[in-house]
Amino acid sequence: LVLVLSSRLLQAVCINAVRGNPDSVIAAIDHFCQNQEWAMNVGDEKGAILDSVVMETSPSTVLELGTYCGYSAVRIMRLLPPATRFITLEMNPDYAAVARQVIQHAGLQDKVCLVEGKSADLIPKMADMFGIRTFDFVFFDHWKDCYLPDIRLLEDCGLLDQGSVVLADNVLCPGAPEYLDYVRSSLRFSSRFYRSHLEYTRVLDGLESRTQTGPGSHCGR
Ligand SMILES: O=C(NC/C=C/[C@H]1OC[C@H](O)[C@@H]1O)c1cc([N+](=O)[O-])cc(O)c1O
Ligand SMILES: [Mg+2]
Repeated sequence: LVLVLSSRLLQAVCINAVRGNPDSVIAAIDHFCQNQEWAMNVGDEKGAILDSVVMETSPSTVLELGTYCGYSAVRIMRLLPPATRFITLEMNPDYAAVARQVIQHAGLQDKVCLVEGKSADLIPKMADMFGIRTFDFVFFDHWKDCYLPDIRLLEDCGLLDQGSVVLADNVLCPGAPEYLDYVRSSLRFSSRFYRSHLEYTRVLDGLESRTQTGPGSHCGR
């Protein structure tokens, strides 16, 4: 049976991870990507930074753009209480199908709402579909040229408010230069760069967090 990479990653989780144990799912994926085949999960090094920002923010509402195989969804939701609202968007149905099984293997299926579709289409529907007014924490890990339009869309929809944290993966590699310029340019936000490496490699990469200091854009006009 010829398997695509995401299916081989899922197979490694089913074989090596303990059902209901999120840490073993994370370890199984990292081991697979370090020793068998590279895949674009945020990985263990940047994952530890993601963990620290999530714990520091202790968000009640979380949005993730770019589920891929569910690795960061498992990382984020293993740290947060069941009452947390977590929504993750994935436009590729094959990745979404793998992610659902990875998240289920971790025992987190009741805490994760995975929605298939394009972020540009779904972000304006967040309030209506989920009754969510603002997101306390947003993780960007989808198409890099969508980072800038999508953070603008989140602001225009009033989904970010004072204290909201937006954390973006891959700001150096593959890179999101226009996004970096934007988040580092405005006085209404404080931004911070976390130097790291591209997952499972020694290539330089990093995460950029942006915290809204002033009131939400919809009422700060
Ligand atoms: O494109 C990347 N991620 C975006 C994934 C994009 C989309 O591919 C199809 C699916 O809809 C998924 O959401 C990426 C690429 C590399 N890379 O080294 O090429 C490393 C990373 O951490 C990445 O997140
Ligand atoms: Mg990434």
